[in-house]
Amino acid sequence: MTEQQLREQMVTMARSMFERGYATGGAGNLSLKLPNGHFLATPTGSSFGRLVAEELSVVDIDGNHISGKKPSKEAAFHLAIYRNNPECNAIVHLHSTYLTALSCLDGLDRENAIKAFTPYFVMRIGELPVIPYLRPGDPKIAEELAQRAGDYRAFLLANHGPVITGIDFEDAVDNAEELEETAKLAFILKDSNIRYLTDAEVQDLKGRGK
Ligand SMILES: O=C(O)[C@@H](O)C(=O)COP(=O)(O)O
Ligand SMILES: [Zn+2]
Repeated sequence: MTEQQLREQMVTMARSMFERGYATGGAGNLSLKLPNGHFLATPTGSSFGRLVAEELSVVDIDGNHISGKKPSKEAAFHLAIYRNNPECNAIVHLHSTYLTALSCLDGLDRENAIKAFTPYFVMRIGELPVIPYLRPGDPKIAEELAQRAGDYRAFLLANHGPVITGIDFEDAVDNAEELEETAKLAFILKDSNIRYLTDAEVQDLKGRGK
């Protein structure tokens, strides 16, 4: 895809996420890798419902602002993931309702906040490690994510929300939607006797891809 097509894809899919309630107000941020090696990111403070293709921010891998509006205050953590995971070409950060609710629970398993109970969660995400609470924009979020970026497709920032990666922007958005729905199911099922997938069932799924 050309840079212009990628800009339009980000605007269109962000608006769709906004209209379906995955993002509200100015919360969340998005990025993707451009063909020239720079990164397209949402401007700080922008609403997913009102992005403008020409105004999107462009940064280089070192975080230098190349063009467009001032980039997201989380651009550094997006770049830390790209630096440490060559398969990642797009990132979605949301404050979506169920994942953010999950991120506020005490006593989460730091290695994996959602124990698998459906195949598609395993196929698209696998595990969801928890990053200890840091204030939004804290450069230490980038350090924490850099250490785990090569091993996981998504992360849960404690008391904040999810960070989801993809091989392209569509993939990252699909992964984000799947993860949010899985968190919703986890809350719906919280008082039920869940049959979790066995370790053997999880391993079998991991070998098969999406
Ligand atoms: O939670 C925050 O403040 C940020 O992580 C966020 O979601 C929005 O920040 P900007 O991307 O700078 O608008
Ligand atoms: Zn945030």
